[in-house]
Amino acid sequence: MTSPPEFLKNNLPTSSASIGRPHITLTWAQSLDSKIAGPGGQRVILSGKESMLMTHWMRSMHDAILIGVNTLILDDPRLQANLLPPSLNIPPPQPLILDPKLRFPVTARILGEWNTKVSERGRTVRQPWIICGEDVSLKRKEQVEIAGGRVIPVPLDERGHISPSSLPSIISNLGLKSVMIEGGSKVLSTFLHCPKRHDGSNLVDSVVITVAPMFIGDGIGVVPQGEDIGLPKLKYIHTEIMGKDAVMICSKE
Ligand SMILES: NC(=O)C1=CN([C@@H]2O[C@H](COP(=O)(O)OP(=O)(O)OC[C@H]3O[C@@H](n4cnc5c(N)ncnc54)[C@H](O)[C@@H]3O)[C@@H](O)[C@H]2O)C=CC1
Ligand SMILES: Nc1nc(O)c(N)c(N[C@@H]2O[C@H](COP(=O)(O)O)[C@@H](O)[C@H]2O)n1
Repeated sequence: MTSPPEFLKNNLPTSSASIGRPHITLTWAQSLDSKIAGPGGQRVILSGKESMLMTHWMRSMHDAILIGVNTLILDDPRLQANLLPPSLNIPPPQPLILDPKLRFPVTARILGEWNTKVSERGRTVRQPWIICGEDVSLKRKEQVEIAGGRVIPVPLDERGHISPSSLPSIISNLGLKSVMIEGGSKVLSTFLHCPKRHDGSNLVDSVVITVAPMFIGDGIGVVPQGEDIGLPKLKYIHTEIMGKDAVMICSKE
């Protein structure tokens, strides 16, 4: 088996030097029946330890890791690269939360760790940055900032979303060169469906899918019900077996 960093370096173009814009990787772990979580959004451990380690390597190879606010609320994730050996001193990615209405709970673990693990700041813990709509109230913005989050207001699209096409400039303006988008299903769906850029290139550079040999049944699909029409064709790049899981890398055609 190729080592996770080798596998990623060989198949993922995460260096922005050549294209002059941020690299965007879309990734998720799914069951054989295309579910990413259980009923009501209950978190399910799909990845085995080998593919989970690969995911943490992938996190460390991107400047930022992005999730939707529902994932933050439902999973209360840490979004670090803490499975990598600490001796490597690899800085963790910058967590970004897409949160148009600023629903971010100030009790989130990611914020608690930022506030309490002061000695680990920059090494394993980063301040959560929350991207919200420009129309959120000053009071709510202050609440989140006082609790320790950085709030970044941006214009919203007609659906009240942070438009996928606006992400590259948001990312660049924040000084970030690559972003790994981890979900959940609503966010994955909008980025899978997003149109090409003006220059004909794809907004999403790579798609990395971990497939676990299990069924979930009732649960949250990779894309929400009704949004499975018009999904893009993917160009196959490579598959690697990691423990019990298959990890496939594709790009959009
Ligand atoms: N197995 C896996 O790899 C992963 C599973 N999950 C699961 O996904 C579930 C949550 O997924 P969802 O409920 O679909 O929520 P989500 O995490 O996709 O968040 C959706 C929210 O993000 C905001 N948003 C801002 N800009 C958006 C845009 N451009 N497109 C879409 N949403 C935008 C909106 O407020 C929207 O309601 C959880 O159950 C979690 O466990 C989440 C990540 C990875
Ligand atoms: N790669 C992967 N495999 C799974 O089995 C998962 N459930 C997920 N979920 C994603 O990872 C986040 C949790 O991260 P932490 O371990 O807390 O750092 C979760 O919020 C999903 O984005 N991913």
